[in-house]
Amino acid sequence: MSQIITQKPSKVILRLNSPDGDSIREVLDTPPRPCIFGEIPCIDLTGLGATDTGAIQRIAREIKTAAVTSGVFYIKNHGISREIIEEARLKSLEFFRQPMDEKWKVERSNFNHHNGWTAPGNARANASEGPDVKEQFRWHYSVNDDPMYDHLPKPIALGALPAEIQPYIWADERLWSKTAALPNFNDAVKRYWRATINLARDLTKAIAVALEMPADGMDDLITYPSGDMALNFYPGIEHPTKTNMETSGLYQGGLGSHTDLQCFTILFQDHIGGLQVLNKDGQWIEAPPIADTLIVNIGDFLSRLTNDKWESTVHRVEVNRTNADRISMPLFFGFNFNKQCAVLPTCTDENSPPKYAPLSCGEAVEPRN
Ligand SMILES: O=C(O)CCC(=O)C(=O)O
Ligand SMILES: [Fe+2]
Repeated sequence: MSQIITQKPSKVILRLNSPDGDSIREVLDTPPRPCIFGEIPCIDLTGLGATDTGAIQRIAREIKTAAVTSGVFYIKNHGISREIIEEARLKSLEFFRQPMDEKWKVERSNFNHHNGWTAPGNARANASEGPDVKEQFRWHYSVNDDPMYDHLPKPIALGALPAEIQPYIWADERLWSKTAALPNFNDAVKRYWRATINLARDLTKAIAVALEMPADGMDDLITYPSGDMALNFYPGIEHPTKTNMETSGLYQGGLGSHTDLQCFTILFQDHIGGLQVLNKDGQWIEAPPIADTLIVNIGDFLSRLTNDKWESTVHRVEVNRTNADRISMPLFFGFNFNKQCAVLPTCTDENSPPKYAPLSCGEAVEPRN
C-alpha cells in the first residue's frame, strides 16, 4: 500500500529595514508564482477628484479592504493621461541610454540629499541581498513645481516658506541645469511628477475616509508633502552598460526586497514585468503590468500610523532577463516632513494600544535615505 506524504513548504526569514530598527517577515521557501485574478485588486478611481462624496466613500471602502488583505492594489481611471506617462517613460529611456560619462555628471554625490543618478550596483535595497542591478534617477519635492503653488510668482525662495518647513525642502535645483541638454527631459518628467502629486493628494482624501476621518482630515499634513520621484532603469540583457554582478549566492534582484518608507507609493511600471510582492501567506507573487493602470502600495510610515493594521508591502523586482530595457516611475508620497504624527486614534482601542511613539515623516526617512 502506498502512502502519499505531503510536505508543508518551509519558511525562511527575510530581514528588512524599518523606522523602528530591523523588522522580519517569514517567507515561504517556494518559487514566486503568478497572481490569481483579483488577488491584487484593481480600484476604479472614477469620481475621486470631483467632490463626489459617493465615489470617495466607495473608493475608501475598496482601499481599506485592499490595505488589510493584499497591501497593494492597481488603480484605473486615475486621471493621468497616457500621453503624460508615455512622454515621461520615453524621456527616461533616453536619459538612461546616454553614455555612462553623461550620467556620471549627475551622479547623486554631486547634489544634496541624494538627488540625482545612482550607478548600477551602487545601491542595495536589502542589506542581506546582493546589490541592485537597476540604475536610478531621483529628485525630491520642490515647491516651485508643486501645482498647489502655481498661482505664486516663481522662483519661490526657501526663506519665503514657513520656518519649520525650510530644513525639509530637499530639492536641489542644480540637478535640472545638468540635465537641460537632453531635449524635453526636464519638462516631461516634471509634468508626470505634477500629475502624480495631484493624484496623491486626491488619494489621501480617500485614505483619510478609509481610516474613519473626514475627507479633508489629512489636508494639513500634505501642504509641503514629501513627494520624491524615482525613475528606475532595469537594463535588458543586450544593453551595453549591463553590469554582471557576482553576489556569491545572495538573492540578486533588479531591486532587492524592501518596503517603501513613506505613506504610500504610486508606481508606474512599463510592459516588461518583473515586480513581485509578498502576500500575507509569505508567498512571493508576481504583480504583472496591466495597461492603463498604476500600482499603489502601503509604506512604512502609514503602517506605523495605523498601528500596523495596514502593513507595508514587501516587494522586489527580478533581474530583467528580456531583451528590452525596463522603466518604472514610483512617486514616494508622505506627509510634510516636520509634522509629528501619533498612531491614529481610529486604529487603536483598549485591546490594541498604540505600539509607537509620535514621529515625523522626516525623522522616519532621514536615517534610511
Ligand atoms: O520597479 C518597480 O516596479 C518597483 C520600484 C520600487 O519598488 C522602488 O523604486 O521602490
Ligand atoms: Fe519600492
